[in-house]
Parts: sequence; structure tokens; C-alpha cells
Amino acid sequence: MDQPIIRIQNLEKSFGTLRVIDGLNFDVAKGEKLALIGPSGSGKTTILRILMTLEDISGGRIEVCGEPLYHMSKGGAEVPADEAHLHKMRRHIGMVFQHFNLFPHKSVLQNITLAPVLTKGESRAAAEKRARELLDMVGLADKADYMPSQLSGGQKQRVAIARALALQPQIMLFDEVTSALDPELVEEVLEVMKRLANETDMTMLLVTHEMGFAHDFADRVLFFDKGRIVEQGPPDQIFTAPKQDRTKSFLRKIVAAGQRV
Ligand SMILES: Nc1ncnc2c1ncn2[C@@H]1O[C@H](COP(=O)(O)OP(=O)(O)OP(=O)(O)O)[C@@H](O)[C@H]1O
Repeated sequence: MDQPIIRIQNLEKSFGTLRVIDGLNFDVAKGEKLALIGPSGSGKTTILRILMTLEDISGGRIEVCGEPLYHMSKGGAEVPADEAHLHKMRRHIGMVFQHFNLFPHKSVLQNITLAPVLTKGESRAAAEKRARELLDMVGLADKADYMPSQLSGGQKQRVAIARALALQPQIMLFDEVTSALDPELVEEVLEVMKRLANETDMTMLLVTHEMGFAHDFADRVLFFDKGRIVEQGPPDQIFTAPKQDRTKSFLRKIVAAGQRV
């Protein structure tokens, strides 16, 4: 692998006495599409939150785009990164959450242009032009002047995806983006994400309980349990010929519940 865009080494995270991430190591190549799967509570969301600098870490090291995310070496000693460094590093990464968190009193267009104008100092005209292109890409070109309350959940989530993309991050993190949606709205969001995965060279990490989607979306699937990677590989291998007993029993339960893998 060339220089990885994300490098995670011996990562540890505890909440009080609860060890949630337990000596985790993995690299992500630029442009790679990764799916993180595993039982509830295995630490998948925590990893995304750590990458987004929403959680600090208890040990280990993370590099994003070749630079340490949380700790900067100072005379050989590791010290917490300062706010200016975190601010710079956050620009590399965008995240879409389970709950869309749109600004309720701003139009769809304003939701997308706000951060580029305020945090990156882009001109309103340039931000609006790209916002309209992104709305077109997520199939909502005609909704630019709508308010969030006038949209369905699936449409809101597609606006949230466009909003994250508007900051032009190198890495996108998706955390259970369809789990708050009514079942009939899931497919439209998955279609947008599959298109993104296929048509852009952006690096993407996806946490999902939808195994069929992970299968279609990812270049590589990581199966987590108890804050560690139990098994990883291409989707065809993980979903049709898993090697580890824990992966097999997890997938058996998923299939028994009627889900496609
Ligand atoms: N802020 C917090 N304070 C205390 N415990 C937390 C906190 N955030 C997460 N946890 C705990 O850390 C563990 C891992 O949570 P995490 O959300 O990362 O798991 P997950 O694999 O994403 O689960 P799910 O698939 O249900 O979303 C869980 O036991 C959770 O209760």
C-alpha cells in the first residue's frame, strides 16, 4: 500500500473502566471504501467519532493524511494536539450521522452553503453553485428552496450527505445513515451512496447493520467484536466464506433474521 490516508496503531479507548477499543490496528488506502460491521457495542461508532475528533483517545496513535490526528510529537514526548491543529485536521474529514441534524430554520440550499461560506470563507456564489450541483447529484435539484420540515427522512439524509460533501473532505464517514429511516426510504439513500462510492475516488468508511449494502458498497469489510478486528477481507470472502467462528455466527444470525448478505 502507498502511504495510507488513515493509519491506526494500537488504538485504545475506554469510557471509565469500560474498554471499548482494545489495541486496534488498521490502515486505509486513499480511495478505499471500507465497511465496518459487527455486533452492537463492538466500538464501530466510537472509531468514527474518534476519527472525527469528537472523542479523545486513551492510547495509541492515529495518522490522517500523513499527520498525527490527536498527538503531536514534541521533543520525543507525545502531547495532546492543540485546537488549531485539530481544526486543520477536521477539514480532511466529513461525517454523516444517523440523525441528519439539519438546521431547521435554514433552507436546503442554506444548509449546504453555510459551512463553506462561514468556515472556509468561500464566496456565496461559488458555494451556491456547488450546492446546486450536489443537490442534483443526490436527486434533489428541485428542493433547494424547501425547508427541512418539508422533506421526507430520506430526502433529509440526502441533504445531509450533500452538506458534508460541500466541504470537499478527502475522507467521508457514514454512521448508520439509514437506521433512522422508514424502510421504504432506505433504498433512495443507499442508491446515492452506492453512486458516490462508484463515481468518486473519495475515501469512505461506513458503519452499517445492512449487510447487503456493505457487500455492494465496500472494497474491504472489517468485522469487529469487543473493540478488535476479528476478521477482514473483500466482501465476497467475508460474506460467503468467513473464516472465524465469531464472524460465522454473527452472519448466521443476520441471515436467520431475513437479511440479505
Ligand atoms: N460517551 C460514552 N460514555 C460511555 N460509554 C459509551 C459512550 N459512547 C459509547 N459508549 C459505549 O461504548 C461501547 C461501544 O459503543 P459504539 O457505539 O462504538 O458501538 P457500535 O459498535 O457502534 O454499536 P451499534 O452497532 O449499536 O451502534 C458501548 O458499550 C457503548 O455503550
